[in-house]
Amino acid sequence: MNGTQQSENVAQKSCNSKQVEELHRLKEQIELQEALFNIKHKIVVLSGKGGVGKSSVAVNLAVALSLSGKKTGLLDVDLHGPSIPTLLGIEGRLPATAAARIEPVPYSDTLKVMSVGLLLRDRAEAVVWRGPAKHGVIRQFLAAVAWGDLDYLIVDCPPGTGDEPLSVIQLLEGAEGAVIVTTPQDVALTDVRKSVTFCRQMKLPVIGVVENMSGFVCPHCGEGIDIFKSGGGRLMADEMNIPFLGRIPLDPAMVRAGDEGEPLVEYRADSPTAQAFAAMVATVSARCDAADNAARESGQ
Ligand SMILES: Nc1ncnc2c1ncn2[C@@H]1O[C@H](COP(=O)(O)OP(=O)(O)OP(=O)(O)O)[C@@H](O)[C@H]1O
Repeated sequence: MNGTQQSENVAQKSCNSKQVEELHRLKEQIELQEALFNIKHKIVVLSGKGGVGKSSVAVNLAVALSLSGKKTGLLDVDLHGPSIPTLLGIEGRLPATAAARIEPVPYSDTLKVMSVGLLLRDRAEAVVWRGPAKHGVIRQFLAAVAWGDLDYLIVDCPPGTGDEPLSVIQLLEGAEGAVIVTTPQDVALTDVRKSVTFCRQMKLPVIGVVENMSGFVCPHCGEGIDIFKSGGGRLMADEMNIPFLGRIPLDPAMVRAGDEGEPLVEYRADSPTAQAFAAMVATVSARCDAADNAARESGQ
């Protein structure tokens, strides 16, 4: 074989491998689109800072929607610190697998859950993955989990604007938008501005911002105390021209509810904190209903 034939062969092989790669990419894209086709509204829950109560908001949002009869899925992509199984009291419930599909764990008839925490044998096990591996796992959580028909898929991301939220937003094409959770301190508000900018860069609409741990009512004297200040979330929302979804008070019952796996909106539905959640959920679902109506009117 002469030099020209050799280089033609090399070119042919690299062309074939590029085509194979492209076919593989297309196949993955089609699988993902098929898997997500029957999910009406996909909502991503984000926060700029850790520990602001993002997972608690995601859980109470998902449970409230499911209690209103909506078929709901809750996906925890906090791969390094999955807390959804604990907050729902479903730790140790292994997802079933059938025909290369993973069944999400049912919390109730209307709420299905998937989290890396449900796949770890030992709760103390550390997950050590870099960006590309995380992207692959999140893709599997969306494409290989048998979510079925859902009205809502709520996705709880780790704090910040790193690999996981980036992958989720890239993979969830056409998502309804993001609910951003903050607390009233200036440090949290500075970080939440970054989350809003991140959503704008990723062209993900912001459904609104929730100010969590906002004010505390003393159970003994009934006096309101703004431990972490309050009102900064609304000011920030106004300044950045995004909807404000409401204030959730700092409530010791939230900590107990989380530790005991008994979501407040279900187990203490009459409490002022659960009522504050209910108001937030009503605003989120009204927005999704409006999107449904608009789609119906435009014949989509
Ligand atoms: N409104 C509230 N009042 C009192 N405690 C709360 C409130 N919201 C959340 N918490 C508590 O704060 C702790 C952290 O909450 P959570 O895990 O939801 O935060 P997160 O922002 O998701 O954290 P991470 O950064 O680890 O993902 C939990 O113990 C939870 O019960």
